[in-house]
Amino acid sequence: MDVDLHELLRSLRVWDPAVTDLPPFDPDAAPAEPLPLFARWFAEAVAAGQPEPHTMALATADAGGLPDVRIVMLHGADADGWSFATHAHSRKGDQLAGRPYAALSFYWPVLGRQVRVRGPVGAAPAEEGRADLRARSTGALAAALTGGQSAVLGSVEELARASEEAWERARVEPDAPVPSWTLYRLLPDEVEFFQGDARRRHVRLRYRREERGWVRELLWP
Ligand SMILES: Cc1cc2nc3c(=O)[nH]c(=O)nc-3n(C[C@H](O)[C@H](O)[C@H](O)COP(=O)(O)O)c2cc1C
Repeated sequence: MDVDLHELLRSLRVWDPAVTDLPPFDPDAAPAEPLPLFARWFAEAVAAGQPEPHTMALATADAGGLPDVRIVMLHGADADGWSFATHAHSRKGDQLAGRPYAALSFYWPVLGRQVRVRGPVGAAPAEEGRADLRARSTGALAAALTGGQSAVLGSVEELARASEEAWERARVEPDAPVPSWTLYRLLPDEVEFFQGDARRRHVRLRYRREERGWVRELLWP
């Protein structure tokens, strides 16, 4: 089937009232720190039926400063930072080892909201990473045990064999260690909240960490 991509793109809208509720956002009433607002917006995205609100784009840079991005799952957000888990020897793991700095972006279209987070990234203590993996599903353990992430794969059969073994091991050994699986924490020095508006007067509120605490500022959309 041939697709006219440009025509298709022109037919699509963002902030379609049929699927999007654009709540008002009063930045003057926003809390002094970004974490409570993130928690509130996250809970509101869940309540509004946003599919997979806990997935986010994770941007890193390689040794030459060139950008890279992929989706990962948010494992937590608290005073220690926004956390996610992956293999230390994946492409992103290598990039984070070389340049321990990243950006995250969440998009919750049912509410017309975007949240961007930037800051330095560090690995959590290994025991915390293990506990985090133990608390997840058998499938998550099987995926971690399959390993090899970001290396070139010879064939889909090779993956099927490794995955079968990993699922079996995850089933019989729910505490199986996965040495390269690492919990990372991004400690933000900037968090931006974007609330879409039907008249395109989008509200952008940025929190910037300074020595004396968080500074809040509005940004032109
Ligand atoms: C919805 C979704 C969730 C994902 N969650 C994770 C995750 O939490 N950790 C992870 O390592 N990869 C996750 N992935 C796979 C990554 O997007 C990516 O393909 C993989 O981590 C390899 O990235 P890299 O080569 O840049 O290291 C997820 C993919 C999708 C589509």
